[in-house]
Amino acid sequence: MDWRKYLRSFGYAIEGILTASKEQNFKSHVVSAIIVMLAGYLTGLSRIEWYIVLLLIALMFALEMINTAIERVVDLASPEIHPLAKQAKDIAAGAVLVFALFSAIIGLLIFLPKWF
Ligand SMILES: Nc1ncnc2c1ncn2[C@@H]1O[C@H](COP(=O)(O)OP(=O)(O)OP(=O)(O)O)[C@@H](O)[C@H]1O
Repeated sequence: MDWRKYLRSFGYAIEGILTASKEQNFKSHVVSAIIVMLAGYLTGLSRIEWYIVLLLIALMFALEMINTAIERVVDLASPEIHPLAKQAKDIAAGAVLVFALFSAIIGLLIFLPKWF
């Protein structure tokens, strides 16, 4: 096993996270994640509820980063206006929206019964 190669790949992945973290959407997700975790702490979630909340937060960040990567590739491949470039970016953004909506629903199903 080539540990130096793995370490280098790990460094590139960290670089990718740092690059994505400069995006406005990423920053909004950081703020949302902090608010949700604070609410979870104050509400007193069960162990399994924490697993679900943390999984949703991690998936949201991962999906947002994949969306950013797709935007970059589209900009590289098609800097000019093209209907397929539009579709690719809109579909990627739609994927994030679908996940965000379902995460919000799951979040409400976890939190609302504890509040009311
Ligand atoms: N090359 C293109 N051809 C056609 N439509 C495009 C193209 N680039 C962007 N668009 C349209 O403009 C929208 C916004 O694109 P943009 O690249 O600004 O994405 P964004 O979501 O604002 O991301 P960010 O501002 O984080 O880069 C896209 O969803 C798409 O509908």
